[in-house]
Amino acid sequence: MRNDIQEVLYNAEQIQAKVKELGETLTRDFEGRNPLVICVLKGAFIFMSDLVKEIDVPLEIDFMAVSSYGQSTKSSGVVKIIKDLDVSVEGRDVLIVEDIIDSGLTLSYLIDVLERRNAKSVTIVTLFDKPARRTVDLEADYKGFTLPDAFVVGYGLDYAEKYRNLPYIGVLKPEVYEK
Ligand SMILES: O=P(O)(O)OC[C@H]1O[C@H](OP(=O)(O)OP(=O)(O)O)[C@H](O)[C@@H]1O
Ligand code: HPA
Ligand SMILES: [Mg+2]
Repeated sequence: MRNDIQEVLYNAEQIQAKVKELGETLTRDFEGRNPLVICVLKGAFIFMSDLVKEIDVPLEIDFMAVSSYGQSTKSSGVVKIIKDLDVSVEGRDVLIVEDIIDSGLTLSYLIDVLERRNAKSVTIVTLFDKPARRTVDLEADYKGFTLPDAFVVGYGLDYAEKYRNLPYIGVLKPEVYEK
């Protein structure tokens, strides 16, 4: 799999250090609020499991699966809910955990859904941000790393469902998806 990676952007150690830092900040900011922490599947599953271990306040977790990329490196523009939450967000302080914000379509859709369901507050934490590709005006409240305009994989992020298990984040060689 390493042969398909053009360049490693952040290694496992750098990612762990950043996750710890984000956890410390969130611990401070969510003290006494019992947030509902929502993992946006599938991409955010590794970040979610590492992050919640670093947030030292009582919290609850739930999962939502949404998809818009499918087998492509470009968003289809249509965000589909594959699995909805198990619990109500009404009156809750919600923390959305995302792996990456790229076009911003996934999150703008999710924020809209959660606000319509009367969440008390919606806060976003993303590990990776690719601002160059934004098509909607959206900023995370907390972010880890800013990435260049390239298709990346690893640490939960896939191309056609592969590479999620890489412990680092790297740029996928274009010849892998241009074949
Ligand atoms: O800002 P955007 O352009 O919307 O891109 C970001 C979203 O795209 C990816 O999900 P994907 O649809 O690939 O589903 P997956 O998490 O199951 O891979 C990623 O995990 C984010 O959720
Ligand atoms: O660069 C990316 N890689 C993997 N999945 C993604 N979803 C949005 N952008 C990306
Ligand atoms: Mg994907």
